[in-house]
Amino acid sequence: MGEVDAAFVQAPEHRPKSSVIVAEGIPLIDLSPINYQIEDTIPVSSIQSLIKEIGSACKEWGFFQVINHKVPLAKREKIEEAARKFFALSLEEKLKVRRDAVNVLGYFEAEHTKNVRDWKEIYDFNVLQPTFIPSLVDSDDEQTVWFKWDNRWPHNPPEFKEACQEYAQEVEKLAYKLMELVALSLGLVPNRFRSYFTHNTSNIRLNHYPPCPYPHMALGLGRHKDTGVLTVLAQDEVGGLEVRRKSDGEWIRVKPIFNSFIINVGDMIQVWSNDAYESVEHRVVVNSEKDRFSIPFFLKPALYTDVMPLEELLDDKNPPKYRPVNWGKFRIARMRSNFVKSNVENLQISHFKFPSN
Ligand SMILES: O=C(O)CCC(=O)C(=O)O
Ligand SMILES: [Fe+2]
Repeated sequence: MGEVDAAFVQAPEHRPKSSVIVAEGIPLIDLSPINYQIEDTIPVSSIQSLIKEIGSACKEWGFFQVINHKVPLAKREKIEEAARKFFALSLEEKLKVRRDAVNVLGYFEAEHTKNVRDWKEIYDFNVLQPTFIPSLVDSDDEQTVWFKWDNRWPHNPPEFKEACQEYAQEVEKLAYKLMELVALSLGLVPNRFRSYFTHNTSNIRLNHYPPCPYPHMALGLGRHKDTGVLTVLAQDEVGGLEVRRKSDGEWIRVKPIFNSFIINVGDMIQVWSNDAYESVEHRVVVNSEKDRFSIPFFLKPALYTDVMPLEELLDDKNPPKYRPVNWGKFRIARMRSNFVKSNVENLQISHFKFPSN
């Protein structure tokens, strides 16, 4: 303990500050006004102010926290418990379900963000199994044939798979409900986004951030934007997630609130909304005493989806700012860069932007 491993060390400008800003954090939104039946259409008049709140949170922060979301607490506690038990297994046990260069799901302990190693271990599974991989992703680019998405379930704890699948179902419903609200807040029909998720590539990640002997030099997860559509994150009571405030670029700590979820906009909403809602940078700070666990659900479209600014939102004054982004290609390019240290910058959504005059 105490010896610093250079692989984890952040450049000085990216290290956490000793003073933490928590005051006036991301907006807290009460979802109780929505009638929570996934197939129901929402009576828009009764939720006008909720739609407004969602719209301003997406615009001003790209992040918000929700309560009264209807995801059963027991389901959340069950997966949290299963995650703790899984990460408590010996490394040898966990390595039995380690992801590799071909099958990219499972356990992984050596993730890098922007070429610096993260102080964490993770476990990934996809919500839809089998995951639909269209031939177009394989055909015209030799870089895309190398991967497989097969969930790898550990034998221990025995309830692990069930806990994961049950939770996935519930949190997915919440994500779709939130997408209806996002659509309404942009002036679109509520189900505007729904068809993109028929063959979705959504996944859930279990994160474990162990105590770190040099928390001022390393990060649990380096600064990044989520590439997908929308993230629904369950964080435990320890805290450590920081969001880059759009107004001044300061890192703001997100205060843990019992039984709430943190929601953030991903790169694909940024493109669909033509920058009305931006995907915002965030990172995770570690500490020297406590383990921290978090569980993000990443809502992601089908691999064949070409994401582009939505026509309904465009006019002469607001021309498209992006050329189409093929989700499969974008996703695969990003996946590759997570495995290997490389000197080239990760593919970013900004690379799809038309030059502005
Ligand atoms: O652990 C957290 O609070 C955030 C995790 C996160 O941002 C991610 O996995 O993309
Ligand atoms: Fe993230």
